[in-house]
Amino acid sequence: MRKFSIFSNYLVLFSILVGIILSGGIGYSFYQNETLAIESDFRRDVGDKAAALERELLINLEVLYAVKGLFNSSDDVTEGEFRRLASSFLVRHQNIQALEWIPRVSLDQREKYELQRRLLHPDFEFTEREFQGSMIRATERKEYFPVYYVEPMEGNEVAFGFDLASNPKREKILRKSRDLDLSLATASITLVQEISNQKGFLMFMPIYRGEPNTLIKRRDKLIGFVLGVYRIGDMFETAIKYTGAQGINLKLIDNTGVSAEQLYSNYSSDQVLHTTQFQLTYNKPLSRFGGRQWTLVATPTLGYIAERRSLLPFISSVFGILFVLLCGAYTYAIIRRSSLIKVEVEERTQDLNEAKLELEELSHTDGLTKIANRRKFDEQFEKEWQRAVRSNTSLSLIMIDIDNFKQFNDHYGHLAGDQCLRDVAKALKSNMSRNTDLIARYGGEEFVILLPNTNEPTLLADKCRMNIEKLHIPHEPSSVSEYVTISLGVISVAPTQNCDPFSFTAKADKLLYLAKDSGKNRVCIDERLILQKGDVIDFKAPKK
Ligand SMILES: Nc1nc2c(ncn2[C@@H]2O[C@H](COP(=O)(O)OP(=O)(O)OP(=O)(O)O)[C@@H](O)[C@H]2O)c(=O)[nH]1
Repeated sequence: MRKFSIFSNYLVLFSILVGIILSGGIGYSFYQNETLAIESDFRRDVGDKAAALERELLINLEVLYAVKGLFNSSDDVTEGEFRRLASSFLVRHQNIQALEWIPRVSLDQREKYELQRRLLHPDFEFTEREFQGSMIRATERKEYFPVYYVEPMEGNEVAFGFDLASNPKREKILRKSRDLDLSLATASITLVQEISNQKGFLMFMPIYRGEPNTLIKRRDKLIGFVLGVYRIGDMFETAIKYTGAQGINLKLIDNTGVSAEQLYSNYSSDQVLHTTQFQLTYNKPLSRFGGRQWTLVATPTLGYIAERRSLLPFISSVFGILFVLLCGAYTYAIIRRSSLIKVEVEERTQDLNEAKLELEELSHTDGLTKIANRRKFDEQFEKEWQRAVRSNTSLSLIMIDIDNFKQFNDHYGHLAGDQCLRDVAKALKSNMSRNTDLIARYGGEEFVILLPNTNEPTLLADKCRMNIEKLHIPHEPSSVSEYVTISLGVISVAPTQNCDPFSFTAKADKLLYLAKDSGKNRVCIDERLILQKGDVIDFKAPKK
């Protein structure tokens, strides 16, 4: 029972543990699914921002095409025409810092070009940067690519007249643009004239006479380049300003060269450590632009993640665990209650058994003398009879009756009679030494002693008789003795199947009455005791 209860408790505990682990697992799985959904949302948001940036780049590139159109439509575009067109675009495209016209000028044409610009700008000349960094008059070379028109002039005075062919990097990109008939962008440059010191890039668009379709023709027909100076930061901010998702840290990286270069970032590096989720960092390459490969590196902030997290994983785990605990507690209560009921039932069954035994004992006990009663004797006699038959052993019976008991009652009263019966019963019982022997009150003032497998029942009978007399219970009216005496009939048998137990007790009774008739205070026996098995011998002569 106790073992079962411990096993049940462990089973409940185990089930609770499994339930808690499962609830945690369900919560974790919700969390994982949510993370995947957030990741997918995040990539889509970054994709939107990348598309917006690509769109912004293309819109700004269109400006160069418009300026190119001007030079294609006329062989002699004046500074005024250029400035009018350029300034109208610059008003609408704030991300363009400057628009420039870079003509191709041979050494022979240099003077003519310089003179022409000096009409309006007296100090104009083709310049280049010397080693120390200061601007000097451009040295002689076969071909010049000077900044000839620039809009706005304000802030770009240093660039005005600067020969791009004097800078090897610029010259290289110019030649490549010319040869491929491609708009090409430079690597990032620092726009020193900008307050924010933001980075920018130059975009060159080649302009030819006619429509040359071979490399040689392109080299021959090149007139010059339209140049745009773009502010990367402004362009970036304009592009992503109207995209929905907030809370994403973005970096624009130029991966064109061997080493990556950061062009722009919308956050400072010291704020990133505690606020971002690095494991979700996503690199989104943009379409190639001006021969350059830019990549948008995006990392979500904690705020971005928190906005998209729900309480579902937490709630499902907590409710799951609470549910499991409640079920466990309920099951434990039921098991405990049932075990308590079982204990109670067992206790009550034990009490009932004890009460039953007590009742049985009572139903087999004589109320007055507290020795076995007639019912007990009848049951015991039947059992011992059967046993004697089976084991082929003897069974003896002593029938006892108090002499002249009516007179005792009449003389001393019924209460004294009762006490006499108790004393006699006690004295008779004291003669019994074996557990298998039984003394019972047979009825009224009659007693019976059942002796299984006893050799000398007569000796015991006579001992009983003497012991009662020795009690010296006064019996004045008795005609036999001055004390209470008893008469006894003794009979023995080794019963067989054919023997009749009722005739056996009847004969014992008969022997008792023969003892009475012979003068009382004596034992009557059958002198031929147990001569033959299965034979009950009739009384022949009383004996004192
Ligand atoms: N006090 C008392 N008397 C009882 C009880 N049972 C039977 N008796 C009395 O025992 C007496 C038996 O009387 P009888 O059957 O005439 O026998 P007797 O007087 O003993 O005469 P003999 O048997 O010939 O010696 C009756 O008076 C019963 O009332 C009992 O429980 N208590």
